[in-house]
Amino acid sequence: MQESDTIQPLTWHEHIYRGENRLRVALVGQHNSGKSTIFHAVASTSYRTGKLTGTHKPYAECPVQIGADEVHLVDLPDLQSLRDLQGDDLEALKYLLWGDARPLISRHERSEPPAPFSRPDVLVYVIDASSLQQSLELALELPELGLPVVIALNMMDEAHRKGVEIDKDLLSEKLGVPVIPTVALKGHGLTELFQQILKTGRKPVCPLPQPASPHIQAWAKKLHEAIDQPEINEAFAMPGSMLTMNLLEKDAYFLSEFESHFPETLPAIRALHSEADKTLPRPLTDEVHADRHHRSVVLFEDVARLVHKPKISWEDRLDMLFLHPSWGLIGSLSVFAAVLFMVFEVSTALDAMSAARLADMVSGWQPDTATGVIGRAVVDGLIGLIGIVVPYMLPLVLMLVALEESGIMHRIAFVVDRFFHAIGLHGKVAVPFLLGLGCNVPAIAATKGLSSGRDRVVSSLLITFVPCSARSAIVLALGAKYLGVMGVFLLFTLSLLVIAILGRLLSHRYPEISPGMIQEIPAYGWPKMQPLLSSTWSRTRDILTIVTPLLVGGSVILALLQFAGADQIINTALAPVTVWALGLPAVLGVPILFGVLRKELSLVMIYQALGTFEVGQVLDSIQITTFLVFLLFYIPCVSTFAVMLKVIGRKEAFFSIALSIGVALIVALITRFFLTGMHGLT
Ligand SMILES: Nc1nc2c(ncn2[C@@H]2O[C@H](COP(=O)(O)OP(=O)(O)OP(=O)(O)O)[C@@H](O)[C@H]2O)c(=O)[nH]1
Ligand SMILES: [Mg+2]
Repeated sequence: MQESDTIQPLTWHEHIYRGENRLRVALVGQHNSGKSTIFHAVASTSYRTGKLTGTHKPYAECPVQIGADEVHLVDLPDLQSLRDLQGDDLEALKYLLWGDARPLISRHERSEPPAPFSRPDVLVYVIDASSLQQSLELALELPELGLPVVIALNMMDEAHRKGVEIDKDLLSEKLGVPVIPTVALKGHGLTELFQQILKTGRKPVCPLPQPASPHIQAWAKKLHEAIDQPEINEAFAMPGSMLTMNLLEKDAYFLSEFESHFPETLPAIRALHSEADKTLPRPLTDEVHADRHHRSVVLFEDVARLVHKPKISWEDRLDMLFLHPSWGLIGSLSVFAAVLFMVFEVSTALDAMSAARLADMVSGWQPDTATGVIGRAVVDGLIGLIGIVVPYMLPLVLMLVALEESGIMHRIAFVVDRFFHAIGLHGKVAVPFLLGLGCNVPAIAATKGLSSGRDRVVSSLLITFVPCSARSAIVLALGAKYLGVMGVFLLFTLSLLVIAILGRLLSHRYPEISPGMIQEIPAYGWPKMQPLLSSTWSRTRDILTIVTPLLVGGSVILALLQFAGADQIINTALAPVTVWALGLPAVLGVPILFGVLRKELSLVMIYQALGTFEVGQVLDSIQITTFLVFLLFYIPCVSTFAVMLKVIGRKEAFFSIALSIGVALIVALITRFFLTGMHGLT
């Protein structure tokens, strides 16, 4: 995600909703209209659930960040109507009316208020656009609650498929509320929806209740006059027009409360009911129902029309691939395959043409003076740099930027969001994780685009466990030869497992839950050359300045150590790890240490240290597995460390080193003892 996408222009004279000041927004609507889908599309990784007092159906609640503002979003159980409700539905209505307070008429019911939080500031009425007609009756009723309403005209894709065309502007004008079309399942329209919610919250205007037909209005007016008394208004603490309509429709709950609290007024109401029943062509309740139904049908006919053969655009077709709840995974997997192809075909070829060729050219230079050794080490460091930048960083960052510019990346992030939620992260980290398969350096750099500091740290820490192409190369070279396809597969599965477990553990270390976010789904577009190149350059430029000195410096130090004959010392110093813990020959100490420069160096050095290309003659399969497991997880290379210093700071970068060494040791030890145990059994 580009920074420009997350930063909203701020106007400071406007009220900012944050912390305790958050706007409370409730999602209401009929069963299966998409309330929970909207909620989960923007929810944070962890949200609160509970039950409204005396109900069985759960609500969910969490803060959501919208630019500089935050709202408290509440996903409520379904609500079919405001009239004649019973059981859970009635309790939901009580929450909408009274929030965390009990008015006089409801004090006797239970000690706890309807909900532990206040009544909403803004109502979002989620409508299934593909069956608009059924939703319009409630749309006519909702304004009676006296709350600002925004309509989310959801399932527009379904409506389109069924050939239902809706004039949303006319609908908005007729109902007096803003109407935003959405496809919650694909994240379309959610940004606009939440911007509108904020706008409505800032200038709250409650829509006027839709007037009933004149013959009903006349009775409503009479009834209103009978009950319009200050003590009644105070006791019910609800808009007078709603109480009037509820009593007119003989709503059981409100009538019974009226009976127990204002028995002296009840006879007047009853008299009015029977008079109306006699005068009107049908009983009053039926007449009011029929009138509302009629008005909703007229409204539907005004705003909607059926078209035959709806046109499906190529964007819709692409969205089926990228945003469909199950097909969408195929789209993401194909991008995953493209990244792998990039790494194993393009990057390897580029590497062979650039860094590998340069390394070949200098391989004959074997200096025997300290200055020569330093010179050679500097050259090695620079070649290492070219080996990271040319084959991996530039193509991968270029690909990342192209994915962002085309709008594909936002879709992948949207689809895989719920998987990442399981390890406490947001879907936006998906693409950095993918890039990590090529090289951890651009992957960690890409986490800079995440707006939450906590997510940046946690995903950077986890990305170091994604096997980059250098590590995969060693696993493939040694594993495929000595452990077989199954062995290699298990090693990669182990990486996935370690990342998942660590993700959960790290959630405890960084318990702060970042608020939910709206994932913007921009329109598709061809990436343009100029922004593509400049964006790629601006992302690689500052990494270069920080990676270069560390890579060259590290290379010089290690070369000097080797020149001074410190190999022996290094091997002895590392013996507790190599020999005691991992059960490997001491000579593997140097390759392990040098691996921090660039992991593929390890492979060459393993051959040198063991004195043979036939590793299987020196190490048994348990040793090879243990060694590979250790190599997979231990310290990220020095370039990764450098980029971490820049992205997550020194403290976390050092923590990452400690974490990777710790994890590598623990997992390698477990592997070793597990395999030895298995071996003993057979
Ligand atoms: N095609 C399509 N399906 C959607 C859309 N939004 C939600 N759905 C699907 O509609 C179904 C119901 O969605 P939910 O979000 O569970 O509906 P709800 O309003 O929370 O339902 P209740 O909690 O039972 O009231 C799910 O299968 C969603 O995947 C949409 O925009 N388009
Ligand atoms: Mg739901």
